Amino acid sequence: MTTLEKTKEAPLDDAGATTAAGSIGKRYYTVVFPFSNAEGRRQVLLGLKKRGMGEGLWNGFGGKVEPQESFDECAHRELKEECGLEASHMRYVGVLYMTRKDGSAMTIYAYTAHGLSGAVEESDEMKPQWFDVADLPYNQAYSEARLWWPTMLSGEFFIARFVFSFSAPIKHQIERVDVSHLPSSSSRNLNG
Ligand SMILES: Nc1ncnc2c1[nH]c(=O)n2[C@H]1C[C@H](O)[C@@H](COP(=O)(O)OP(=O)(O)OP(=O)(O)O)O1
Repeated sequence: MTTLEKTKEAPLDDAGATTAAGSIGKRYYTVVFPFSNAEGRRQVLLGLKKRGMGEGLWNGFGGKVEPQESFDECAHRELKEECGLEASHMRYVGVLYMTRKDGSAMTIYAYTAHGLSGAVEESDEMKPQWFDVADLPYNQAYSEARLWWPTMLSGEFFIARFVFSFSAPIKHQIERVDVSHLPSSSSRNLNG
């Protein structure tokens, strides 16, 4: 069973995107959100980007997938590089297809990280800080974050599609996908 959420009536594919999952990405990224339940508080670690794309914004930890690297390997590497943590369980929770009217596109694979070890450390790219999940800094994050982070936090697998005009999402669609029938760890809700 799938649930569709749409903000606009027009289909996404009229701006150059396609409705076929997996076919529009040209640049591949991961983004990882580490979770903690210490002292009964459900918290997520975000990083304040210190340089480059997204400077001054809070986000999960991630970056470009390197040649010869799997998406999972990229997620683990970026987590360690950007905040010093390692995760015994990295859960793939969704995929974001982002297109711009100029034809450029990026695909982001989203993960939540659990079973954390190591010490949280500031890196040259990110300043990490724990936030309660009910109090996330949407006002200082990518403008599309408020559209998909709640679905990521819910633990349901999702496929998100965005069409941007400059940095603003002008259309979006978030499809929640029930993967509970799959015989893998991806069917377990480990958020929190
Ligand atoms: N809207 C948007 N544009 C660009 N990047 C993102 C978004 N929303 C996002 O969530 N993200 C994510 C995707 C990645 O996790 C980062 C961007 O990665 P970046 O820091 O550019 O990649 P690196 O490989 O770490 O870059 P270098 O600094 O090493 O060149 O934001």
